[in-house]
Amino acid sequence: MTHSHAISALDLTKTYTFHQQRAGLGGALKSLVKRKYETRLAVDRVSFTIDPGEVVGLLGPNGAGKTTTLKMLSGLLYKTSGELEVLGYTPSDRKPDYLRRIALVMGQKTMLWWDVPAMESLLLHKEMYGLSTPEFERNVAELAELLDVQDLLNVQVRKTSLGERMKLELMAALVHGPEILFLDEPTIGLDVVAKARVRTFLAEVNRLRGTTILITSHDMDDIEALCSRVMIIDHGRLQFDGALDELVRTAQPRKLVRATYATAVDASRLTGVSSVEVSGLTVRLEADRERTSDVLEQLTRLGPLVDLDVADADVEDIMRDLFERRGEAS
Ligand SMILES: Nc1ncnc2c1ncn2[C@@H]1O[C@H](COP(=O)(O)OP(=O)(O)OP(=O)(O)O)[C@@H](O)[C@H]1O
Repeated sequence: MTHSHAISALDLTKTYTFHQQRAGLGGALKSLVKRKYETRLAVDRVSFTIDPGEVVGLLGPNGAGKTTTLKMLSGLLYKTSGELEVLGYTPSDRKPDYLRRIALVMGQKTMLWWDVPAMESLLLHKEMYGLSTPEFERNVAELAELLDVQDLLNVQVRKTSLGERMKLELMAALVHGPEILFLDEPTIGLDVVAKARVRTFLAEVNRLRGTTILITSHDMDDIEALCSRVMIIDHGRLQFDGALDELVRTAQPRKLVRATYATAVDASRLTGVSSVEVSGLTVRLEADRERTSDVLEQLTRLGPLVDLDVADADVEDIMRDLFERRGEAS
């Protein structure tokens, strides 16, 4: 493997082996005597490379293997098999030099101490990562300004709101200037405004510092705002790796069309369309991507048009379609 990639994974695989507890007290006692082990293939021969400075979205339904992948990349979990190299290191060695160059933020976990101000945690990170005072101060100033948290650094963390805490969390993750940022659901539970702030901040960090970002999110707005490339993982397998708009094109053959007329029209005359819905003077329908121009022509002939709108389906719907179709097929 070459070192020009920030991340390179070849047939990366993780199998969890766990001990199945039997139900009830009797079951618990039996489990002690005769342990029953089960295995679960969480990540299944996944291969990809990510270049420095890329922002990549890791998508998939619940239990697909996204968190497991991020944990292997950040060295929290050993891989079961395959090859994995991040910045030239084997992540699970957890060499201090490696840990200095990466960061992992998990939306539901905190690395801040609750009972003291965030600044205390930042100072701890300064010691842990051996940052010089000028470097630390420069980073703190830059991040605090980008995140607009200057006034929060000396407030006890437990007194901050969820959105404020996520900003402080990102600050703690980035204060040592990592080259790669692993983000697991960074906007989970945040309100719309806080989500947008986090997105803008991440885009800025990528732009200003060239930080490579690998992000999982259930919020498609996060992905659309940040990632030009997405990887889709389902049942541990990598199902798609490419441009977000390519995904939209390949996975979503339909266009959503909405036409509003000045007078009532008879939509039953339309051909080659599906999911036709008429409400008042507005007609909504879906058209095959290749047939869009024909459908638009029919719509203009149908009556006096006031408004016409053609859109791709939401990426979230596309995902749903994709996984439902796969589910039916298997
Ligand atoms: N410690 C563990 N022991 C056993 N099985 C596990 C463990 N952690 C995860 N799994 C299983 O491995 C599979 C992948 O889990 P993972 O958390 O990576 O999925 P995910 O894509 O991050 O899901 P979500 O979107 O729900 O967070 C799931 O079937 C999960 O139940």
